[in-house]
Amino acid sequence: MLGPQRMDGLLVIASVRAVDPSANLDAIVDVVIEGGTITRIGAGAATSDILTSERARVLRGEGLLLVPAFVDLHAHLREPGQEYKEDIASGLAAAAAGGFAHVCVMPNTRPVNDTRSITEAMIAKARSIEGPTLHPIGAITIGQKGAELVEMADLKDAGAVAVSDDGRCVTSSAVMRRALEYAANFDLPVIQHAEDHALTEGSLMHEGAISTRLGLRGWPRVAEDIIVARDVLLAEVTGAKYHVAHVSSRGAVRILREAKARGIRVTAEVTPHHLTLTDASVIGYDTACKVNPPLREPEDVAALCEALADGTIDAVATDHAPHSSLEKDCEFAEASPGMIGLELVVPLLLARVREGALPLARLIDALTAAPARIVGLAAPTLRAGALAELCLVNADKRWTVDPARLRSKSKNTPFLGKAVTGSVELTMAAGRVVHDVLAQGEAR
Ligand SMILES: NC(=O)N[C@@H](CC(=O)O)C(=O)O
Ligand SMILES: [Zn+2]
Repeated sequence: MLGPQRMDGLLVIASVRAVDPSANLDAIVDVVIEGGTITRIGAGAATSDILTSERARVLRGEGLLLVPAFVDLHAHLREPGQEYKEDIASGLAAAAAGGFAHVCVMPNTRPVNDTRSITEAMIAKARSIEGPTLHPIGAITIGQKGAELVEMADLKDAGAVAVSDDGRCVTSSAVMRRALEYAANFDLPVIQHAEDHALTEGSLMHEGAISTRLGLRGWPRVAEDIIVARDVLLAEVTGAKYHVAHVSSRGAVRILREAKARGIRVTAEVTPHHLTLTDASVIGYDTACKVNPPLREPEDVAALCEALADGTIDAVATDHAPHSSLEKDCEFAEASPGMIGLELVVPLLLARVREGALPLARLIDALTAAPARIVGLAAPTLRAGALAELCLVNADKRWTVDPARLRSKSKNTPFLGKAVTGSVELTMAAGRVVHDVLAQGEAR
C-alpha cells in the first residue's frame, strides 16, 4: 500500500543517518522532499516552519538509515510469456519493497526481447504502473540462439540500456567479437552470462567434493573462467564495454582484477546469494538452492566479497529469477535454476557489513552509483535538487521471510521461513513513494 505522500506533497525525514558515497555523505541530517524533489538536506534543514506545516508528513529518522534507492542490473520479470512466475507489476512491486528505483530486465522472456516492439511494450507496461523505472536489456543474438546479431541500433533507440543473452552464454568467439564491435558503435554494454556450455552439460551444482558426495553432476569453475578470460581479450581488442553477469568463481575474480589493472574496459556484478551461500546449501537437495551459476565454495564467497570490497567487482545485482512451484517442487535434476532476490538484498548484505566483510559505503555504491554508471543511468543521490529516489532502512529490524509477505509471485528462495535482520521501510522512485511500511500506524 502506498502512503499519503504524493508528487505535490511535503515529506520530511528528520534526524536520520544519511549515507551516500557519491555525495561524500555520512551524517545525521534532515531531508525535505517537496513535489518529488529533495529540496533541502542537512543538519537543521527541517525548520520549525516546515515541521509544523499542515502539508508535511514528518518521519522520525532516529535509528534509521537513509540511502539512495538501488539500481538492479539483472532481474528476470518474466513478462511477456511466463506471467505465472512473475509479471512486470509484481516484479516492480518486489523491487520497490527491496529498495530499488531502477530495474534492468533480462531479455530471456517468451518471446525473447530481441526487437524494438518487445522493448517498447515492456517500457509502456511499466509506465502504466507507479513503481520503479524499468530498463529493458535487449538480446545479443536473435532468439538468444548465439548466431545472428540483433538490430542493436533499434533496441537502443527503443530504450534498451544494454544487450545480453543471459541464461545462455555467447560461446562463439566470432559472434562475441562481432557483438562487441557492433555494440561499441552504440555505446551499449555487452553483458555476458559466462558459461562454457560444453563444460557444464547436464550439470546441477558446483563441481567439488560436495557434488561428488551427492552424486550430482558438477559445473566446474573453469567453465566460467574460460569465458571471462576470452572475453577480456576480446574487450581489449574491440575497446567495447564488457560486463560480466553474476560472477561466482574466484578464478574469474582474478582474471577481472588483472584486466582492470591493465586498463581494459570491463565491469562485473555479483549476487547477494553468491556472497552469502555455499554449495553446502545443496546437501538437503533443496531445489531453491539450484541456481546458475551454482553456489560455490567458502573460498569463492570470500574472494567475491573481497573483490566487491576493493571494487574489482563493481556492482551488486540480484539475478532475481522467479520460478513457480511447477519448476521447483520436483526432483533436483528436473528443477529450473534460479532464485528470487529483489526483496532480500538489504538483510543479506547488511549481515555481511555487520560481520566486517564489506564496508557500508562500498555496498551502497555497489547498489546505486556503480550499476547506474555501467548502464548509463542517472544515479539516485541524496542531494538538494535531485529527484527523490531513496530508501529508508531499519538495519536492526528482524523479520521472517514469510511467503505471504513477499511481493514476488514466486517464492523460490532458500531463505523462506528464515529470520533475517534489516528491513526496507520506505522507498521512493521517480519522486514517488512506491513502498511504505511506515504509513501503517503512523500519527500523521
Ligand atoms: N540464474 C538462473 O539460475 N536463472 C536465470 C537465468 C540466468 O540468470 O542465467 C533465469 O532466467 O531463471
Ligand atoms: Zn545468467
